[in-house]
Order: sequence, then C-alpha cells, then structure tokens
Amino acid sequence: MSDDLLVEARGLVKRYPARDRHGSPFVAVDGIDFQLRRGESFGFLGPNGAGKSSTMRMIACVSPATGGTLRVLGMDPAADGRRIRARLGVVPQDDALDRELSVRENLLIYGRYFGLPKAVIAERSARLLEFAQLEERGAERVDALSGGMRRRLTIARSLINEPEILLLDEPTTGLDPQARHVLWDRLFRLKQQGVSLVLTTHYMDEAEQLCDRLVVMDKGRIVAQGSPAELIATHSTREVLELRFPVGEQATAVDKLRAARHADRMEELPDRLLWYTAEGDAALAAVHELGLRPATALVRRASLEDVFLALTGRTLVD
Ligand SMILES: Nc1ncnc2c1ncn2[C@@H]1O[C@H](COP(=O)(O)OP(=O)(O)OP(=O)(O)O)[C@@H](O)[C@H]1O
Repeated sequence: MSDDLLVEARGLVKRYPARDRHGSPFVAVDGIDFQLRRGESFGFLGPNGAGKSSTMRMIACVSPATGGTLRVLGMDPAADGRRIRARLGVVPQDDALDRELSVRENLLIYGRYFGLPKAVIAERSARLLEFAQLEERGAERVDALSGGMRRRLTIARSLINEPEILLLDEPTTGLDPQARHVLWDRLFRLKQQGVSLVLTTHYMDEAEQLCDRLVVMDKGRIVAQGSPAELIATHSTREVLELRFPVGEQATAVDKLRAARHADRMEELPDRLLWYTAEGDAALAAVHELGLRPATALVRRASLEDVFLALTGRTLVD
C-alpha cells in the first residue's frame, strides 16, 4: 500500500448477528471495494440503511469487519486499532459531547484521552475554538449551544489529536441551511489544510459540494463511483425538465409525451414527472406544443439525485 493510499477496502463485509434466535444474520455491507487517497475528500452517498455508517465504523476501528480486507493508514484495524485511532478524527452522527461541561472542558477531556500534555491541549484548544468560530463560547456549557455550534465543537474536538483522516458521519443532518453552509465552509478549510475527509451523507448537494470522489451506496453495495461530475455525465443527461401536473393529469400527460418523444428517458414520481434531456427548454416547448399545461415547469441541471434515481429507481429521500 503506497503512502498516498490512506484507506483501502476489498470485498469488505459487515454482517450483524440475528437479533433473536428466530431471525437471520443481516448483511449491512455486502462486499465493497474503495480507496481513499491522501488529501482527497471522499464520500459515501446513499439513503438510510444503505450501510454507510457501518462502513464508517469499520474504518474508525470501532466495529470489526466480518469479511474482506481493510487497511487504514497501512495498518489492519483488527490488529492495530489503537494506533490507527490515534491518527483519526471521528465525528459520529450523535455529537456525544458532555452537555454538562463547558465547551473548553470538552476539548480538554478529549485531549487527555489522547494523552496530550496540558500545554499542548491549551494551545490547540485556543486554535480549534477559533477555527470552530466558538472563541467567545469557551466557558459556556454545551447545552446552551445551538445545534450548529455543537456540530462545530464536535469537529473541533475530533481535531485535537491533529488527525490525518477525519471521518464525518452525516455531518449536517438536522441542521438548518445557514448552519449547514457555515459547516461546509469549515470543512473546505480543513481540506485546504490537507486533512483527508471521509464523510457519509444522504444529501446530494452536500456530496456535490464537498466530495472530490464518492461512492453511491444502496442496500450494502456500491452502485457507482467517481467524481460528482463524472457520475452525472455517465448516468444522466445534462438537463432535467421537472413537470408538476394538476392532480390526476400526470398519467395522461405521460402517455402523450411518450407517444411524441420515444428517445428520452422519463421518470414518473408520485408528485412530479422528470424528463431527462440535453435541452430542457426545447423539451418544455414540446410540452406546450402538445397542448399540455403543467402547473409548474422547471428546467434544471442534472444532480446526484438523478444519478441515484437512474441507478436504483428510487429517490434518495424516499
Ligand atoms: N448492530 C446492528 N445489528 C443489526 N443490524 C444493524 C446494526 N447496525 C445497523 N444495522 C442495520 O444495517 C443496515 C445498515 O445500517 P447503517 O447504519 O450502516 O446504514 P446507513 O446507510 O448509515 O443509514 P443511516 O443513515 O440510517 O445511518 C440497516 O438496515 C440497519 O438496521
């Protein structure tokens, strides 16, 4: 494994034992291959239950693989978990902060966990509080912080050991749009500083914004991988015309459109019709020529959501 390959998985499997004696084991991760290179930002995109967190927990050396091989920083999590963890930062889905302690105390406890000297913790904490835009809040109790601040503190805490890889499990789930943008900005900053990021998300805009490369996961398997632009170019047309028809009129409209335009792919969702096309405006003109009157019509660029739909027949947030 070269120095630039930080994580390498081959045929990686996570099988959970049956929950009771009548049940059967559950395969959450079903033989996946992926690689993380130094300096890149890598994402697992998929809906709930796709196996993203299970994969992250294996990389974080907190849950053993049950099949295949996994190397993290050139080491084997089964044998070298402790040494690997010392060089990782982990931001779990739930913040796992100590809410009764202050912001600064939370950093201190974590620093002690890694065995850092007091002076080093103090110096890094000051820097990390500034990074997390919490420098005014050091003495405040965690339960007085907003959700976005708590997330930023969790990231600051995970950086106390100056990790080479930062693992983030759904970093912005539950945050409002403004808090998400602040967080994205902080993650960009880390990327610029050379920290390699691995994140899971079910938000396609987050994956597009943050990931140089990503794998799309569904039901424990990888259904596609590449950069966001490559994935879109491979699995979708450039533009999408989104049409919403008055209740009950979509089916008739689809019949007419299909009869008139055989070549283009269309996806019927319960609340809208998606027409995949190179030229959205031309498609919209064709809709009007057929005498169809959608309640709303929108031409947009194709996104990773369209990639997921093309690959699985489902939307990311079903
Ligand atoms: N400890 C466990 N025992 C049994 N099944 C589990 C266990 N942990 C997770 N699973 C199951 O494995 C599947 C994948 O879960 P996982 O948390 O990895 O998915 P995910 O893609 O991260 O989704 P989410 O966004 O909901 O966390 C789910 O069906 C889940 O119920």
